Amino acid sequence: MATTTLMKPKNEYWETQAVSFEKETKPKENILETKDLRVFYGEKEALHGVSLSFPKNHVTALIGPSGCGKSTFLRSLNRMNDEVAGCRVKGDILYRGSNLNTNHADIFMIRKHIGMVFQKPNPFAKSIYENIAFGPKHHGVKKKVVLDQIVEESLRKAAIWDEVKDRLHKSALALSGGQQQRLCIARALAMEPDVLLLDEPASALDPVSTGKIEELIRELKQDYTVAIVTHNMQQAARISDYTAFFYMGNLIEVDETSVMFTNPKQKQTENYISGNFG
Ligand SMILES: Nc1ncnc2c1ncn2[C@@H]1O[C@H](COP(=O)(O)OP(=O)(O)OP(=O)(O)O)[C@@H](O)[C@H]1O
Repeated sequence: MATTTLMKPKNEYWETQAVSFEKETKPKENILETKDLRVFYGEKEALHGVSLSFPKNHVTALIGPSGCGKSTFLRSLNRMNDEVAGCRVKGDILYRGSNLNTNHADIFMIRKHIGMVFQKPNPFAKSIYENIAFGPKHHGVKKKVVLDQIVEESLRKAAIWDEVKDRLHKSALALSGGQQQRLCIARALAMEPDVLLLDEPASALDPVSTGKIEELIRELKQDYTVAIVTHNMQQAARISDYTAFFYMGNLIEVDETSVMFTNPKQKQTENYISGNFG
């Protein structure tokens, strides 16, 4: 069977990490794509066959009412649902043309390429430095000079370097909630992902911290492809290029964000975005 190299090393940090995945198809511009994705919790089908593409270097927002399946869908994209007892995922998850939803896919590498940040900031009870260096160390990066570089670059990209550069060896738990969340984004960036999955990353934060996260997301898309779950439609409108509306486990509509919020095609979408839902 034809295979393709999942990961093209971007620099010397990862030169030993290339792995092969079964080749299914070769999307031209969509770095990540699902086809007929179905997710079950026990016997209950929570997602009913979702096909959605994530264009490279764009932000795609996933919106919809509580319980519609946004987080379930997002967690499927880097196989995080494997950690949920009783959860099964059917269908294809194509990352750079390779199907991740197979028994032989390397979960460790998937999560390196497709990083995730959760709603509640969850730094490790370690120093700021160790939070960032932890992942690269586990992937075999040993030299201190290289780890120092990764730590600085990641914190700079996450727009928190200036705030923490003088206390890198102090506990991450002493940071504010907004700083902790940017630290968690830096921790994901330290793995040099292609894709960032953000599950309501600002919902636990104050407006100033939320503004910083939104600004950061707009900058990150220059280098990464971003999928973000948000309850906040203004936020989706501010930061995303595409918006996908979910309802009761179905993807109802996806379009450019400017179109979705001004001229949605489906009545359900219109009702949701105009607040006349239920
Ligand atoms: N671990 C689980 N076990 C069983 N059912 C679950 C589990 N997680 C989610 N579900 C169910 O799957 C459906 C989709 O839930 P999900 O959390 O993905 O929705 P959501 O759109 O992200 O909701 P919210 O916006 O409230 O976070 C819901 O009916 C939910 O009850």
